Amino acid sequence: MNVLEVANLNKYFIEPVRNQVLKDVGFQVKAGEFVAITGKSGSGKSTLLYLLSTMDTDFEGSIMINGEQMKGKTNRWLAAFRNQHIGFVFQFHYLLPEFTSLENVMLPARKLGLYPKEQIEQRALDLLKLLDVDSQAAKRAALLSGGQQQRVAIARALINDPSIVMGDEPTGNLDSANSATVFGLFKELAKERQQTVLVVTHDEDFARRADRRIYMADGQIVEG
Ligand SMILES: Nc1ncnc2c1ncn2[C@@H]1O[C@H](COP(=O)(O)OP(=O)(O)OP(=O)(O)O)[C@@H](O)[C@H]1O
Repeated sequence: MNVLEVANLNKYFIEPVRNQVLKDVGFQVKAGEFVAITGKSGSGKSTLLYLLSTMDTDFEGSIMINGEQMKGKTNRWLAAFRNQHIGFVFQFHYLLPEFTSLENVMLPARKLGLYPKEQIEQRALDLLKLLDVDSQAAKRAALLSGGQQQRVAIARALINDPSIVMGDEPTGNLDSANSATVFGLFKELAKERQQTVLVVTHDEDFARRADRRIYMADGQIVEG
């Protein structure tokens, strides 16, 4: 089953001059695939990922996620869809600094409102443990190290059991040991939970070990 189907995707920026940044991009990704998106700086990787994550809605073409068309949906609809189906890990985590690690992880699930608080809390603690950061659960996010914050952010991205996990340089500010942990976790999500993982990365080692690599150049997919 295809979790993601992209067809004839074009993206333009109009400032400072009209610039076509994505050119007729098309590809499909199956459930449980672990895909690395690579390419030179400026080739359009982040632009593509922001469109796929539904955070940028200004595009031409078609983006289907879990059989739903993203084009033409309201922001409210997209926010609810995103919260349930997509986990997103940024290079810089964007945790809420005044909330504890545990509260940060629980937040998307509280918003979704499908499970009682106790159950959400247990799942959040399990995820923090999986990422080896459970000892920091009660600490305010602002007080954690960069690597710890990133691991909490990954736990937060996974709390609603999304069918797709997207990352923009998710290991960009981690040391090699933490990067290896994150890579191993993504691999496990894909293999054991059939979650699709889509990661933009400059890390050659990371890209080589993914199931599949999509290589971008000048706004087009040239390989993968
Ligand atoms: N908000 C914007 N307005 C105008 N142009 C933009 C905007 N964001 C990105 N661009 C341009 O779009 C092109 C693709 O940028 P993008 O960030 O997607 O590249 P990238 O492959 O992710 O690069 P990097 O590896 O350096 O992060 C670049 O030429 C960039 O200057």
